[in-house]
Amino acid sequence: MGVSKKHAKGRLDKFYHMAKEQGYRARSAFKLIQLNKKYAFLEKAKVLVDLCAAPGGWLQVAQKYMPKSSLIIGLDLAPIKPIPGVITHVEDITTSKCRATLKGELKTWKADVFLHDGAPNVGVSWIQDAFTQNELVLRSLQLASEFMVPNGVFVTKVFRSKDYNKLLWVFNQLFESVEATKPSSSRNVSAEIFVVCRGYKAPKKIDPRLLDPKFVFKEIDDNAGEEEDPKKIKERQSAILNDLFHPEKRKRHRDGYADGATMLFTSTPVSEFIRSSEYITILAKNNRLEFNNPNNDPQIEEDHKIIKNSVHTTKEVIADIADLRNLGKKDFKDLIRWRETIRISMGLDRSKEEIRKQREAAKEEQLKRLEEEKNKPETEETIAAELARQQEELEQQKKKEKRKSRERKAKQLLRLRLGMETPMDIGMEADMGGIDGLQHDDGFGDEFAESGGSSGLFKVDGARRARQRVKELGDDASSITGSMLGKYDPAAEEDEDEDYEDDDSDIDSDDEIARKVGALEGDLDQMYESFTQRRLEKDPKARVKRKNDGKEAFEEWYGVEWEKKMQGIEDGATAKKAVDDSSDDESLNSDWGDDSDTENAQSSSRNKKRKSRNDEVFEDDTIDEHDGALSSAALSKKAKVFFDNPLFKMASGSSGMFAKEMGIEDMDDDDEEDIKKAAKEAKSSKKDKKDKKKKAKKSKDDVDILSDSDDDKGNDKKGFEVVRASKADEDFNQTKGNFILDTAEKYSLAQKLVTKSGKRDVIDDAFNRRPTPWFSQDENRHNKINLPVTKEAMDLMRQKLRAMDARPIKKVAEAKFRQKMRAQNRLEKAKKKASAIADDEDTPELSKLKDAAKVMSKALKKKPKSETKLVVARHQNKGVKGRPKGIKGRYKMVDGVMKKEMKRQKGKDKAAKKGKRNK
Ligand SMILES: C[S@@+](CC[C@H](N)C(=O)[O-])C[C@H]1O[C@@H](n2cnc3c(N)ncnc32)[C@H](O)[C@@H]1O
Repeated sequence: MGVSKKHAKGRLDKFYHMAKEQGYRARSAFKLIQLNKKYAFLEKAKVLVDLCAAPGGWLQVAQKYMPKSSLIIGLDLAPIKPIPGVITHVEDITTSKCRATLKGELKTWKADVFLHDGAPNVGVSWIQDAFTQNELVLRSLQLASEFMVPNGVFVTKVFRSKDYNKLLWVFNQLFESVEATKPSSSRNVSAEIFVVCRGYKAPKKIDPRLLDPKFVFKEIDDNAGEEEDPKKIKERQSAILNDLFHPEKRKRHRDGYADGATMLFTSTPVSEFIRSSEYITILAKNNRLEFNNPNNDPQIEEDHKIIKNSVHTTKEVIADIADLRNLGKKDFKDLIRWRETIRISMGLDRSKEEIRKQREAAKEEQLKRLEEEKNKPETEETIAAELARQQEELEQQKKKEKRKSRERKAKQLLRLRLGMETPMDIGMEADMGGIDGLQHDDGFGDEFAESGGSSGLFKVDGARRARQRVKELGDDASSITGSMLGKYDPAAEEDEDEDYEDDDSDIDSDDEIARKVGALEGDLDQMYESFTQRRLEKDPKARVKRKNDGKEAFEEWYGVEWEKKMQGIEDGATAKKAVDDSSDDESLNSDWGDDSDTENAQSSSRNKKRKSRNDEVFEDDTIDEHDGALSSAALSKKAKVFFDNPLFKMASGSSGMFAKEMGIEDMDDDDEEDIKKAAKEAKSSKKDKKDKKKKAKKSKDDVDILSDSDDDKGNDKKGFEVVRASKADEDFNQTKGNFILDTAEKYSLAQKLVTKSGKRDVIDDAFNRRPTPWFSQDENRHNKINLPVTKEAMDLMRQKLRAMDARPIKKVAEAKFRQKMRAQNRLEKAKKKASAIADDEDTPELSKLKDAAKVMSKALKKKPKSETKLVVARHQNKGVKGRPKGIKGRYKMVDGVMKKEMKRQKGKDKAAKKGKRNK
């Protein structure tokens, strides 16, 4: 089957060794042995046909267990090495040529047993891939039904999938008894199962539809027009996508393959891809799109003409649709764009120009109407109509906003779930300033958040809004769960369609089209990212590399010493933080790292957990108020470590204070007084929350948390409402005593923080500005330095390698040396003997010479190799490991067949030699 040893997982198992020991060509031989043990069909059979028989394991078993002089025929696409007493042919079992060959071999006979262990040769050739496993089963059944005796036995391998039951149904029509079984030699991870059909009914006429894959798999599939359960469709579609984006998981479908999702060749007409709203699924599910028209549908014919003749259908597009499995993300995007353009040219969608014209016409009409209405005398009716119209407009506006916010939420939730974003990141992104969001959880409190500084280091508005948003998302989670996968969820899609219908005008706008394409691209990005993330998580090398990268990056920033200190700080963090952290990590890992079969079942419970976790994280405002530390749940780990730095606690109090500590006064005493005053005011204001909130709202636009900008001075001091500033003061006072600029890092960081631009740089550097993961991956893969290599250097290296190749390997050299030594020893001994003969005075000279020459020639002669004894693995030698009893010298374990073959070969060699001599 062309599977390399290196990649054949678990190939070297018990059955592999047993097969080797017993001289079977494939471990699969034991599957037939075990099946035969259970059903005993081989001993009684006289004629057997094995379809898809290469390399011949089953044929060997059949030859061994069937009575002598039985007729055994093996057919396969691949040639089968000869087996005594077995006829083999290279044939494709799906062709009529194969049928003719079989007929020619059987003549008037019919087979007692038909075996089929076929599996499509994945990736060998498209034509071979074209027949799915279950189609192969039907083809073999077709041959069996023609060439099998009544009451015959048909044994076949089947992959459990949705077609499995349909196949069983067909078997039951033709056989008395149908039993499915999985021999222990069949790996558990494999979805294969063996069906033993006994008692062939041999009907006089078989309805051809019963053996027609198109009919069997389609007709029953459609359940006579009954609609399939949408849940099932959804499951199947997610399985397909899963398979597309998780090739590493494909082998784990223990309960059977999702149909069409595995290894087999599938194609769809291009027209369907263009017209269908499930075009993403089509891209995911198929190996290629074709300009074929299996049912000669005139509509498809017409579509294909238009598509082929379109200028947009470039060579690249043709190449892309011919091999979808090899496309990258960009190619998929290009295909989606191509689809959009083709749809417009086919009049299925409207072009931008058309939409613009239509909108302009509508506007003009509206203006006209307004003009007319203006000129009309105002009556009560006209006023009422105008009011109604305005009301309607308002409602439409609301709907539009609602829909947009829903989409935004869904996108964010999706990003959250993919682990691409921590809840904090939403705040960061939403409000540009990443740190803006952090301070809210850093003990500055709600009041301050309410006041919402417009700019500066510790703007809190982002965090508040982010939290609010995620809270909303959490509330809506249940409704969004489905819509997140809406593209693959027909039910959800319907809902969405309804929404779109509501506000037709919006959909038709340019923005809407851009939004649709953008959303698709976004989804593709996300799918790709989650795919690469999972692949990285699976790849142990990448994991180690990532770990090291992370560490390196950290050390680059803070130095190793700093890391140790941070570790200490982290260790001392509150238990609550630890719990939050671990739960966050867990969510990331478990969400995307778990590839168990129960994944689907677990995912829903995980979603629930996640939702409740999100709620917990963002509803509990008070979590970190006590210790003033950043909320670990809300921060990414890196950011957490960064902001846990005591320097930042200082800075969060006031950069001015920090400067003071450094001896660089940047804030005058009055300012400090003002802050204290404001802090007192804020404390007292805590008593009356309502009042305070009102104040906060009033000063919302004026407040800047730190007086680090010149604008602050001119601002209304009330605008500070700096309740948390006083808390920051306290924090500062608490940390002040402990704070020493004792490392170069702290010192340089402190220096940076006293200038505006330096501070901005620190903040900027805290963001993760890495390009997208796929970009860096591509960079790493392709951006390699090309060192100059001269031709001379290459030639030199080649020569060196050749010289090295020419040298004998160590073992051979050693063996040769040993041989030489032995020959030398023999010669020495012979010389001694010869000299002893020469010294003998009693012997005449001539005999002495003769004897000495004899001794010398004997020494120079090569010793004949001791012959290898062949030991047949039979009787007491069966299954023996190591040297069998009573065997000395060189030996080789063989089975009876091999021994006979070798003897025959020897005979042939001898005869050939003789023939040569006689000539
Ligand atoms: C699992 S192997 C069979 C192993 C065999 N039973 C043995 O014990 O050695 C599956 C075989 O199916 C063959 N095959 C796949 N499609 C075929 C086709 N259309 N016609 C003939 N053989 C096919 C492959 O060439 C492959 O050798």
